[in-house]
Amino acid sequence: MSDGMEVVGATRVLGRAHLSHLPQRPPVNLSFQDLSYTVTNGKRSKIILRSINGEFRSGQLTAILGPSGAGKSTLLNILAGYRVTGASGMICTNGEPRNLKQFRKLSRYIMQEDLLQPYITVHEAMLIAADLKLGTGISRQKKLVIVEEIVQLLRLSKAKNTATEKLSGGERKRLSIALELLNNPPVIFLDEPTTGLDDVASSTCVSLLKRVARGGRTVVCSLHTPSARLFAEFDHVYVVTDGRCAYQGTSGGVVPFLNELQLPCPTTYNPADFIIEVSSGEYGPHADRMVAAVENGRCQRWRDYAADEVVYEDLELEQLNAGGVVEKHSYKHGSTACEQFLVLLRRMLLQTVRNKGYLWLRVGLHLFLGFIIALLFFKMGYDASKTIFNFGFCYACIIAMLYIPMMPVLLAFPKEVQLVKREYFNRWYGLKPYYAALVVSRTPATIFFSLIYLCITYPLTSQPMELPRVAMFTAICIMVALISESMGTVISSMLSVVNSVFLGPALSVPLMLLAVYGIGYGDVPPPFIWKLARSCSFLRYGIEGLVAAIYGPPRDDLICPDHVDYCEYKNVNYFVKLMGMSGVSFWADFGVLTMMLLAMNLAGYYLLRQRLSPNYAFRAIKVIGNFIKTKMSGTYH
Ligand SMILES: Nc1ncnc2c1ncn2[C@@H]1O[C@H](COP(=O)(O)OP(=O)(O)OP(=O)(O)O)[C@@H](O)[C@H]1O
Repeated sequence: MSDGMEVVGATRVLGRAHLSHLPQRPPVNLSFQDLSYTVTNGKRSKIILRSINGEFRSGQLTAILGPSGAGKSTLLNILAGYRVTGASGMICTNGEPRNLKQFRKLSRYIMQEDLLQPYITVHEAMLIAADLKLGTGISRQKKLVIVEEIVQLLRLSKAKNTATEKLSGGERKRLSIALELLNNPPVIFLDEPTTGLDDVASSTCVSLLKRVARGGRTVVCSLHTPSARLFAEFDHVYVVTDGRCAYQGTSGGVVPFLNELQLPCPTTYNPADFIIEVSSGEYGPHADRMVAAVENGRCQRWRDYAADEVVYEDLELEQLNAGGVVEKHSYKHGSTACEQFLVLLRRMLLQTVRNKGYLWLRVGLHLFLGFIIALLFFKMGYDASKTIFNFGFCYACIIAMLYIPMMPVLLAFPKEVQLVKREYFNRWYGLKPYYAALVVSRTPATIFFSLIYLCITYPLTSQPMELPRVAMFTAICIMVALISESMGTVISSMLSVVNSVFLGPALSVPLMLLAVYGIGYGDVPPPFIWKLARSCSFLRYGIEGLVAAIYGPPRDDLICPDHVDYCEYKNVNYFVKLMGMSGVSFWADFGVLTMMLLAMNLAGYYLLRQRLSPNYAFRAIKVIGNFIKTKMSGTYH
């Protein structure tokens, strides 16, 4: 069938839960037996889940309920594969032991915080996600139809052209769900999707989730205290108390279940509130009886009590269980690494250009700093009585190129990491294309802003106006700026904003000191250890490169003003020798800076990868870090 015909066909089914143009996925039933989870902090360990059992079926909307701290989010995290260490027991998909790697490809996890890419509209966000998830194998026209289907299903049509940061809480939540629906995942986990929404928005959200589930998906969400109306919408309710299952069955089965335990729910009371209150011990120690009555989740007696009839639109479950359809189904990334790189680059550049306030701020900052530095070192470039001050100008340029590009990264990247975490976990793209796009997208802006600064300072401080020298000076400044930006990424890829903003400037101080260590002692080399330490500072190569650019041979003597009797540093070779830089070569410094830029980017990529999926060494470091933190704070977290 041609795309055009499919478009016409699709418009007829708009609004139905069945998303006609999406890749069809076989349904997946999820069950777990004797699931336990223990966290260890130092010598102490805490059991959070205690041998619980349960089954969440395809086509049904499941709610995990329970008092605060009961273990709902933990259960969701483990089932989604977001948390693995410390969990034991059996998790099965369609009756077979779960293959976590495979399961991650077919499930999506919508976390409590609605982290959305800023500066793009709902429609753009959907199209970008479609390009990433569906690839170029599907035509643009068909992607537009798919996006339209989902936008209508989640009632986002009115907000289609609204920027994501201006959406209401409910719209943000619905957009988070819409983005994950794009490649039709068979299993969807949602952590408290109604938190922060009013009654009407919560009810809309839950009925939409029910429609999504009816399309043959397994939808599981954790909830706090749903209203009675909301509670009745759920096909399946799973109550957790103190890490155990206190009820598993339909929402309609809650009252009869409690009646059987001689715990009648008052007629005016919301059954959801009542079962949570009873299980949390507000009416006496009944939790153990409830857990025993449902055999900690093994009992299926209440499963179909007054249940809605669920119609599966896709494959029959018997077919799935018999044929291993789920395993054979292809869940690869929809797009190639190159396509992902291009889409992500487009998204990042769009966001950079749209963030006008920040762009103007950066322009203003570079202009301000440029003029301040230009005034401080005004016309000192050829003045033989001010050669030392001109060296100070080179140092000021290096410091400006260190701090200005690094600080915004330290502030913004930790938040970006949270966003990447969600998108990466939900398999939107690979980390290599992401990181490559990040580096490439940032480079033009960094070069542009460095040029603004240099266009002001270089001529006003009367540096030599010879093209090769101008090019060399500019190249070194840009290299230092790019390395500083990458250093910001390295630091903030593993840390929170507060820690990044502390560590970045703190680490810069030794780098700045090492850059000028030994200067003034002529060609006498510093002790080996200091020479080695100095060679670790990219600022050292930066300053050497700038000196080589403006004072490198052949350069005539500087001009000694008439009112000055004697200019010691009139001869630049003598000055360069005194600075201990007589042997420096621009190309050697530029080469080292290039290597350092590469190394810094590789380090940033490696650390980000470890942040998103840590290897054993990094997990061990995290455990040790937590242990030290616990010991230092003297409390148990
Ligand atoms: N890494 C951890 N270290 C120590 N305790 C933890 C850790 N993770 C979870 N817990 C504890 O496990 C219990 C269950 O946490 P969880 O977040 O699953 O509860 P919840 O039912 O989702 O609660 P809420 O409804 O308040 O979000 C809580 O008491 C929490 O303090």
